[in-house]
Amino acid sequence: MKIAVPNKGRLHEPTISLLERAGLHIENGANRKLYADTVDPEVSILYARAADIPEYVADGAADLGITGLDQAREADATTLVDLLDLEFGSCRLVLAAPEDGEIRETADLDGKTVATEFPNITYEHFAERGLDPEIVEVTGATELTPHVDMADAIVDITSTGTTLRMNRLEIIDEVLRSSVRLFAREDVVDEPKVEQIRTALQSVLSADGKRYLMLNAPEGRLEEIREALPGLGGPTVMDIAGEGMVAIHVVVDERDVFETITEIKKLGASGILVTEIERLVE
Ligand SMILES: Nc1ncnc2c1ncn2[C@@H]1O[C@H](COP(=O)(O)OP(=O)(O)OP(=O)(O)O)[C@@H](O)[C@H]1O
Ligand SMILES: O=P(O)(O)OC[C@H]1O[C@H](OP(=O)(O)OP(=O)(O)O)[C@H](O)[C@@H]1O
Ligand SMILES: [Mg+2]
Repeated sequence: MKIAVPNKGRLHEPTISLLERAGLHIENGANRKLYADTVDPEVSILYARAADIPEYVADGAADLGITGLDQAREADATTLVDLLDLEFGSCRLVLAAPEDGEIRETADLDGKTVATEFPNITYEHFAERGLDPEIVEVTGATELTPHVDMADAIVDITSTGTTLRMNRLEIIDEVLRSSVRLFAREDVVDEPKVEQIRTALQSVLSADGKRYLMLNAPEGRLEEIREALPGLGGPTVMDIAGEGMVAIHVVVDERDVFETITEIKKLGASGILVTEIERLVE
C-alpha cells in the first residue's frame, strides 16, 4: 500500500506530523527522496507535489493520497474517494476582483478574463452559471494579474485574506471550500489496510483537544464526582484496595479541564493527573 504525500510546500510538514502521530513512522525518509518506508512493512510513502497527488493515485502510482480537496477537484480524478477530512490546510477558493472596480458580481465576468491556477474548477464554476469568460492559466502570483491588465478577476486560494487585501482585491464569490483529505482509489477502498490507516488517522483527530484525567476520590462521593465529570462514555472507576477510595479515569475536552478540576476538588478528589492523549479510537 503506497500513500502519496506532499513533498514540499505548506502541506508537507503537517502531513508528516499527522502520519507520525498516527503511528506510521517514516523510515529512511531523507529529504528529496522519492520513496520512503514506514514502520509498517505493508505501507510505503511516495513524495509528490500536492497538485500531482490526485493523478498519481488515480493512475495507480500510489493507492492513497493526502492533499487538498481543491487539488482533487482540479484534477477531476473521478476514481478517487474522499475517505477522511484531516482538518488542516483549510482555505477557500474565491473569485476576486479589484476593489472599487467594475466587476461587482460573477455575471459581470461573461466575456471578460479570469486568471487562475485552477482552470478546470474555474471553468465549471462559470459554465454552471451559463457564463463563458476567457480563462488564463498561471502558475503563481495570481493576485498580480489584474494589476498588469492580464485579467479582470482571479480565482485563487485565500485563508486569512491578507494576500487579497495587500493586492487591493475583494471577494466577489466563493467557488470552493477546501481542506486536506485522505483520498483512496475506488478499487482499494475495501482493503483492510486502508481501513486500518483511516482509523489510525481518525484516532489522532479524535484525540485532538482531549485530555485524560486521573484522580482519586472517596468512595462515598463517587456519585457526585461522576456527575461533575463531562466524560466521554462515562468514567472508568477502580477500587483502591482497602482504603475507601476509588481511582477514576476519564477523557474530557481540554476546554472543560479547568472547571472540572475546580469542581471535583471541592468534592474531595485528590492526586489529580491530566495528560495528553496521543490517539483515541472510538
Ligand atoms: N493560504 C492557505 N491556507 C490554507 N491552505 C492553503 C493555503 N494555500 C494553499 N493551501 C492548501 O495547500 C495546498 C498546496 O499549497 P502549497 O502552496 O503548499 O503548494 P504549492 O503552492 O503547490 O507548493 P509548491 O509550489 O511549493 O510545490 C493547496 O492546494 C491548498 O489546498
Ligand atoms: O489569505 P492568505 O492567508 O493571504 O493566503 C492566501 C495565499 O496563500 C497561498 O499562497 P502561498 O503562501 O502558498 O504562496 P505560493 O503562491 O508560493 O504558493 C495562495 O496562493 C494565496 O496567495
Ligand atoms: Mg501555494
